[in-house]
Amino acid sequence: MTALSLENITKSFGPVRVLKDINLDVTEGEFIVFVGPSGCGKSTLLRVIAGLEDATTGTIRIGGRDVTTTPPAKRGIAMVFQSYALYPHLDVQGNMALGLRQAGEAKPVIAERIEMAAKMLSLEDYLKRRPAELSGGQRQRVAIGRAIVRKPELFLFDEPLSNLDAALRMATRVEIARLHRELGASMVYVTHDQTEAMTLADRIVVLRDGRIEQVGTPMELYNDPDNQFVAGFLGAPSMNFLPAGPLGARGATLGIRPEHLRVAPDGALKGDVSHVERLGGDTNLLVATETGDTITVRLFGQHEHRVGQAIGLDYADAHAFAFDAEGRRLRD
Ligand SMILES: Nc1ncnc2c1ncn2[C@@H]1O[C@H](COP(=O)(O)OP(=O)(O)OP(=O)(O)O)[C@@H](O)[C@H]1O
Repeated sequence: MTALSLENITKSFGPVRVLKDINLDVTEGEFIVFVGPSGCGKSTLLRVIAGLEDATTGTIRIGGRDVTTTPPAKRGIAMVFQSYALYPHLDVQGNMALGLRQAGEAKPVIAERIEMAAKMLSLEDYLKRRPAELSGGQRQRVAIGRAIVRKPELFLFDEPLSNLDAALRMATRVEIARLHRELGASMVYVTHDQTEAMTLADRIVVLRDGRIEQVGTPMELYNDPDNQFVAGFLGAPSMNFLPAGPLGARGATLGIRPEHLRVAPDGALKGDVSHVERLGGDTNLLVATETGDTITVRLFGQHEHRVGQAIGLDYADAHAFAFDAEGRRLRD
């Protein structure tokens, strides 16, 4: 069944169109991630789904029900924000219970759901603490717990990990993936972090300037992008783009991912190493080419390359992407 369906959604703030003809179906149990550059409309789209903003035109269905004009509390959603949005005067238990109390749930039901959520999120020892007595990661777990206890049809996450440091981000990311597996719930998640998008999503929706550029599994988008924007957006370091003509390649632009270049003295590309990044497991080289471009090369393991060293690079044709002058992918 379709958990969420967006049909021809547009959203304008005054004269500014922020969302342009968005169409998307989310299957039950699916984890969908919206990514795109700052200002592309990710948060606005999530807020339109939640009912915190009205769509200017279009239809929103959740679990088959038209909720386009339904208030947020009646949409069957629970939202987790970057800012946690916890009540400071309530303890963890009180924060998790509040929505259920307001919905008139019976006390034993509330207690049972809090126990389940606290167990899933390892919060059992913190139920009597107030938000100020918790770490950032624990606060975010409470915010997630508050969403879980409501048993929503659809979870909405707006950059929930942005306030956490790198180690905690990773740990919480793994937690969210586990929760998704255990709950089997439908989730829509906004982030500008492509690692989160790649690791959490069943399908990624890449947005740009209020439009959907491409929808697909992480590996579909990575291996088979429809255009130069998607190709450049996913992958770190990002794909190299070079003028195709001088290399005798097809189209206007040649795209090669850094990990698909190999050092070869008589390779098609020649230049000088301009910078070396030794990451331990990988080595990144920046190479200034004879044609004035800079290419990033990602080598597995540790290498002895030096700045200033002349270098040749090669790639397999199967790993070369061709784009036309408008950035559209040219497929064979
Ligand atoms: N209430 C508002 N009134 C006017 N313009 C708004 C409003 N909310 C958002 N916008 C504009 O809509 C566009 C999309 O904003 P949105 O917050 O959805 O982007 P985003 O992709 O989530 O960006 P970020 O990654 O920076 O959070 C931006 O240009 C923003 O300035």
